[in-house]
Amino acid sequence: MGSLRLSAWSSSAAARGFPPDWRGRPSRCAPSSPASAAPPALGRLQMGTDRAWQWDCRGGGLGGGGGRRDYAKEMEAAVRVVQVACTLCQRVQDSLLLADAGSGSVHSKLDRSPVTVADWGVQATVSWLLSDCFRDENVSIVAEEDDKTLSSSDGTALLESVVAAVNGCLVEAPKYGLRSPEKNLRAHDVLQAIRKCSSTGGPKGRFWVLDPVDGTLGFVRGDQYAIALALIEDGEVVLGVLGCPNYPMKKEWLNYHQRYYRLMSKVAPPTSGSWNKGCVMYAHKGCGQAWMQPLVHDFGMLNWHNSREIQVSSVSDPVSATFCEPVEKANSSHSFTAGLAHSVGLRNRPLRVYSMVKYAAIARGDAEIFMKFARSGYKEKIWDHAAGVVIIQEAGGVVTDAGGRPLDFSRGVYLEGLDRGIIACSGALLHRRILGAVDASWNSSTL
Ligand SMILES: Nc1ncnc2c1ncn2[C@@H]1O[C@H](COP(=O)(O)OS(=O)(=O)O)[C@@H](OP(=O)(O)O)[C@H]1O
Ligand SMILES: [Mg+2]
Ligand SMILES: [Mg+2]
Ligand SMILES: [Mg+2]
Repeated sequence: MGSLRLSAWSSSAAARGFPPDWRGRPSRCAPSSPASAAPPALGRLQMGTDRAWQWDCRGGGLGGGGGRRDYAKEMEAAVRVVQVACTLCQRVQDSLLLADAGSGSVHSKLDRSPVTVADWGVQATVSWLLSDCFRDENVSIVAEEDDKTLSSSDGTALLESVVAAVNGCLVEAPKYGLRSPEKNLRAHDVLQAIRKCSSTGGPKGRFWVLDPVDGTLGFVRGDQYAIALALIEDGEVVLGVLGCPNYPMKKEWLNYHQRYYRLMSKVAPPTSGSWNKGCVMYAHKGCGQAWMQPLVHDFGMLNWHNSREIQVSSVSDPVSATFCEPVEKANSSHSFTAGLAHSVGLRNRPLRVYSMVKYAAIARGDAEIFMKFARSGYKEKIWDHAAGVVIIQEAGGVVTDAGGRPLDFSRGVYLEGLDRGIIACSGALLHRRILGAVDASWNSSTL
């Protein structure tokens, strides 16, 4: 295990009683070794520290008796890195909505899907920060974007916007207990950081999986999107972090944010730190707990009052259950899921949400079912699911393909062998019913 480089937590922040542990509240996971030591407070790990923390995760699984690690250091870094990345996205989304030239433009990839300064900017930022945190390890990252457009001769202006966004964001990293580069990254460094994320995954070893902006379409429309970071070890997702910058801690606050965005073109954006309109969720495999903290503009502003454990809904009656699905019909068949909903007795209107915020909605009980049935021939990518799957599972839910098998993250960048579609549910009963309904109607579907 290499050393984790986090800048030291300021003693004044500690004195003000900031987070007692990396969840921002007292933990049920007590450190198992060394016996007398306190859990590593977020930000208290010193530069170059190389202690392999072991946690006794009484919720079961990793960390306890079996001696497996619970990835506390990786989780610390990942949550902070995602918080930093969220700030970059918020800025770019604000400038997009204000039609600011420069960082505010949307580009099209070869498959015609959208890509923005935020997609490249987050990928470069996360790549740089993870490499800096785990400097002694050969950090391996699988991520969605490549550097081709930015490296091309007509990508110069775009690259400049990405470099500015990355430097503008990295300079704030110390507020999150992370280091910034000694001097601004140059275009070459940014391209290199993006290129570094070209691992191809597989069944052995450890690699990070990143979707820098999931739901880019939602992002450019001023709607929901997510920053999704997961760690995979020997083919299994061991931790996941989902940054959801427009998904507030409470569902009821959503309307407020929507009104805000409608007004965006007329009013100035809020000053940073003036309000929390998003959240970050995280979980590690086997702990039986998942957590949510508000998006912050300074990690020192977190305290245990506003971080909380999340759990899936306890609703198991289809009449009261809500399912969510992609907004775009092209990404998942709305007619097929409408038929399934009817046959299992779901009455509520589907919640159509961009991005892995759908996984977030299930994990914290805002909805009970997520279904995705892509057109035949489309291959799901691991970065679109890894973080969400582990968070739902640890929050008490079930995620499988439509054949009831776990998603297989061990076979490269695609979820190879996926049977028909993806079903995530808050509980086993609803899950069984949906699987049964899929079997009953699949042959008569056009999928
Ligand atoms: N044709 C097709 N079929 C199925 N899935 C596709 C397809 N094209 C793209 N994608 C992937 O869908 C990701 C966005 O998924 P969403 O669930 O957010 O869809 S939607 O935007 O709400 O319609 C989206 O992730 P991002 O590219 O990160 O936005 C894609 O990886
Ligand atoms: Mg995606
Ligand atoms: Mg993406
Ligand atoms: Mg994309």
